[in-house]
Amino acid sequence: MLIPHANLCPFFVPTPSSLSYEDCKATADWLLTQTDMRPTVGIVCGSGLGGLADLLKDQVAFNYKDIPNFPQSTGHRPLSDPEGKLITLPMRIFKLLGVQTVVITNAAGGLNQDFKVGDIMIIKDHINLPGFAGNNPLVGPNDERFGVRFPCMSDAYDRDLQQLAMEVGQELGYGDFLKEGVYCVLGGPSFETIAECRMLHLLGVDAVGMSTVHEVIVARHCGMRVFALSLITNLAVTDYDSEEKANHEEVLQAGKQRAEQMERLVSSVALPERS
Ligand SMILES: O=P(O)(O)O[C@H]1O[C@H](CO)[C@@H](O)[C@H]1O
Ligand code: HPA
Repeated sequence: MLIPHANLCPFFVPTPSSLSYEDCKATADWLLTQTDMRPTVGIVCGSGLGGLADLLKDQVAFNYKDIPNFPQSTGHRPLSDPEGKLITLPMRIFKLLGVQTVVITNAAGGLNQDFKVGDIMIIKDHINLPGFAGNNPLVGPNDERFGVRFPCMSDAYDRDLQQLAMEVGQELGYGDFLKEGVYCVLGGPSFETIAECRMLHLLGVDAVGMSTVHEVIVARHCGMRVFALSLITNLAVTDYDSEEKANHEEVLQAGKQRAEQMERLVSSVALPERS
């Protein structure tokens, strides 16, 4: 199953009713009545990377508005918007549909000085910076039917899939632009200041974005394997003499230029029978 992703909306407190097992089960059961397909891989498409959907044969598509309880994808929401609490709901629905592996792609700003625009970074770990201030999608009552109260995150990104992606990437001739690194999520929607970029660089962050991490936490909480890629769409500005200014058009443009290779890598790792 493949969906576009929503962005992180900080400072929400999930309530039992908004993310309840029963709500998720009702949605998953509804989807299962609409198709005979039984997905084992869930793919979340980042900004400018929706073309992944075209790779799928025998598609069955649903409008979000037709799926019971499903959050609408409207991009960034303001910090105070209570609807933001629903961004991770699709992970739990994936789980209840039988999905075992979640693949997440995103666009991100490069902080690693060796990165170039167009590099694809295999995410090996993340920093949930908003989490330091209590913004974690698992805040609130825990339903053990999804997972434990205190899930481990030291193995958040599946190492076998990372290794496979490196090998497949080499075979596909991606050696020059396939990297690995640490992704840091910020709340957005504003891009970072120069001082913030410098701080993130000092912290060992390789790429910065505004998504993915909450989905990863919820996916791992309920026991799915996670593989994630960042497309480096711009280089984060760390120099006060630089004239560069991050903007979303540039992000989408870079996405288009590398989308095909990104899609091929995802399909070779997650859907090998289709590539
Ligand atoms: O949506 P993803 O792919 O993460 O893309 C990134 O690009 C957008 C900013 O241009 C933000 O949404 C940021 O998170
Ligand atoms: N910062 C945050 N999010 C992003 C960036 C960035 O530079 N590029 C793409 N998404």
